[in-house]
Amino acid sequence: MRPCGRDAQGPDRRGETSAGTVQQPGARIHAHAARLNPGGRTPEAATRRRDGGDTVTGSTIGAAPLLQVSDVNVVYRGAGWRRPTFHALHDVSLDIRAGETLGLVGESGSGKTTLGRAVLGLADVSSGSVSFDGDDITRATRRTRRALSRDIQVVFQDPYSSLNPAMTVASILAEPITAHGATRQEAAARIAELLDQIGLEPDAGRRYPREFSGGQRQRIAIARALALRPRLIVCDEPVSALDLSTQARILDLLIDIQVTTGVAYLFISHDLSVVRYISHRVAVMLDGQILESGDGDKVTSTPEHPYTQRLLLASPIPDPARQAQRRHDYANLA
Ligand SMILES: Nc1ncnc2c1ncn2[C@@H]1O[C@H](COP(=O)(O)OP(=O)(O)OP(=O)(O)O)[C@@H](O)[C@H]1O
Repeated sequence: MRPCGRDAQGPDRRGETSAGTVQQPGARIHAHAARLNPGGRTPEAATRRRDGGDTVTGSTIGAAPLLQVSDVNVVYRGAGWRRPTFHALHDVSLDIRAGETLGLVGESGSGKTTLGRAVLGLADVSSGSVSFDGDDITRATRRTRRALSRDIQVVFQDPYSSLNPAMTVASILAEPITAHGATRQEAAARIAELLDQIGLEPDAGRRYPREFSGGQRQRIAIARALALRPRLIVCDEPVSALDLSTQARILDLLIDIQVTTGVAYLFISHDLSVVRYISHRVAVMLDGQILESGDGDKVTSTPEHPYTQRLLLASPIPDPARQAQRRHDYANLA
C-alpha cells in the first residue's frame, strides 16, 4: 500500500494534512477508524447511513432499478495464433437503485473490475445486457453513449496516477464540464461548488495534484467524477491505497455526497469491512460469478455461502472475544 501525502502542503478543511496525518485531534477520527472494523460500526453510523428500511437520511432509494445487469458474460480473447480465451464473467446479474450503494466484494482476480468496466461500457460484453435507466449500454448508439457518459462516472483506486500531474485542479475539474458545453463562467461556478462539496479551500483550484496528500487527491478525483452530476458512480477500490483514518473520511464523504445528491454507487472492494460500512446491499464474487447477494448487514454478518463465511472469518476484528466467537461459529466450515 502506498503511503499518502509525502509531498503535499497544508491541511484541508477536514483535517487531512499534507503529511497524511490528522490535524483535528482525535476522538471523531478514531471513532471513524473503529467503525471500519466489522462489528465495530456504531449505531450513529447506521442511523446516518440508513433511516430505517430503504430510506437514506435526506434522500430516498428508488423503487425501480437504475442499473440492471442481466446474465452478463465477458470473455477476453488473447492475441496471436492460438488466441487463448479467458472467461472473466459468467452469467452475472445484479441491479442498483437510485441513491443506493451496492458493494461488490471478492478476492483479486474474481472479476470485479471487469464488471465495473462492463457497467462503464468499456468491456466487450459477449452476451447479456447492461441497462441504465432503460438504455442498454452494450448496444448504445454514440448519442446515447454520450448521454450515459454524463450519468455514469468512475473513481479509480490510485489517486496518484488518475489525475494529470501537469494540470491544475481547476483545469482537471473544468475538463468534463466544458466538454459538455458549459461556458467558462458556468464551469468556474461549478468548480467552486465541487471544491466546497469535497472540503477543499477555494484556492485549491490553482494548485497541482502533487501538492496534495493521497486523501486530498482522492477527494479531487471524486469531485471530477461529480462534475457532471452523475446518477451512478463506479468506485473501483477507491480507498485501498489510503491509510485507515483517511479511508474512513473518504467513505464518510461518499456517504454525505450520496445523502445530498442521491447518487448511486457500485462500490468495488476486496475488503469486507469497508464494503460493510458503506453498502446498503452486498454482492460477493468469485471466479467471475456472484455467489450471494442481499442486505449488506445480513450478507456481511451471517453469510450463507461458505466462501463469504471464510471471507468474514479472515477479516480483522479488534476484539479477541468476538474473534474467538466467530471462529467458533465457523469452526465446521469446509
Ligand atoms: N484484458 C484482459 N485480457 C485477459 N484477461 C484479463 C484481462 N483483464 C482481466 N483479465 C483477467 O480476468 C480476471 C478478472 O480480472 P479483474 O481485474 O476483473 O479482477 P478483479 O477482481 O478486479 O481483481 P483485482 O482486484 O486484482 O483488480 C483475472 O483473472 C484477470 O487476469
